[in-house]
Amino acid sequence: MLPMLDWSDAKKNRANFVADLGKAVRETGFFFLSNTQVPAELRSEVFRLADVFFSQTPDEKAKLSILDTPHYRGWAKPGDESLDETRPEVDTKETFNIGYDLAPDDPAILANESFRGVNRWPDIPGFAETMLEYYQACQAQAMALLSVMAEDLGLPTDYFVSLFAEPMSAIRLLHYPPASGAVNEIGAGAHSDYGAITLLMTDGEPGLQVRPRGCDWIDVPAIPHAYIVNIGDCLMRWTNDIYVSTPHRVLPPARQRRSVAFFCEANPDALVSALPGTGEAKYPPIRAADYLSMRLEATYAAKEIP
Ligand SMILES: O=C(O)CCC(=O)C(=O)O
Ligand SMILES: [Fe+2]
Repeated sequence: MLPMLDWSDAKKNRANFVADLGKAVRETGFFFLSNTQVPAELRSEVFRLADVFFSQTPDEKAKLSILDTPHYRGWAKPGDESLDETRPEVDTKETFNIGYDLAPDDPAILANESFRGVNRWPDIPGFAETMLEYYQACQAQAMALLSVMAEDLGLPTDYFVSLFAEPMSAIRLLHYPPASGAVNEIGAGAHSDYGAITLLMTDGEPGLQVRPRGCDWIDVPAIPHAYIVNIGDCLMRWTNDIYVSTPHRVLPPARQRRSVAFFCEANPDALVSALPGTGEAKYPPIRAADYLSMRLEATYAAKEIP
């Protein structure tokens, strides 16, 4: 069972909360978080609109194909992405990605900066507004968690604030069809996340498994209203491996399954180098955008379909 943390303790019982979170991110890299600051109505509206999007025809969805843009925004059909680059299985999931929102004439877009692009929106009433509200709410929750982590690491509480002020964070809506029984089928291949912190909500349908160090795969139960939070590889590197990112995967579900991931990522030009107090650096410094590009390019590289 993954550690269970209650966000209301972050104010009420700060010292214990910092200690419990510090232990969870060092040992498991995954934990449940209940009573978050993300409103329940907003979460249900995100799921409702995701269903509306995914229920469109493939032709309609393909108008927003993620493969048409260099900024990782839009729809990825089953097979476009492979989260486990080492295996022949092709992921059965379809996804829709939304990034940091900028106007088309933003100077960063005009300068062709990496990860700076416009979001691509389906013609569904309320979709863009709701997703952008959800983006802000998750970013704020993730920043609040990063301030707890800063405290845990002996850094100033606001250490990460400027480093995540114009983030590369993304919302990813996911839809898994029911298992077809075919060989070489996986919902989402084994992987660890690429960024700093992931906030995941699921619809309760089983399938997610994690493999903490030294353990076999374990099923992650759905706890109503609790987020599943995990550390990504970039934060693991940044903490000089003090925090751990943990492999996870999604088995083909018995019934269709929906989930929504929010990947909290640093600013493109944030320098990821061993944080003060974490000992001799194990990795050379790298720009957060270069690290993320390297990981995403491998994910979208075409696989030979077996
Ligand atoms: O759908 C899930 O429960 C997990 C998805 C996931 O791990 C990912 O998108 O990185
Ligand atoms: Fe993941």
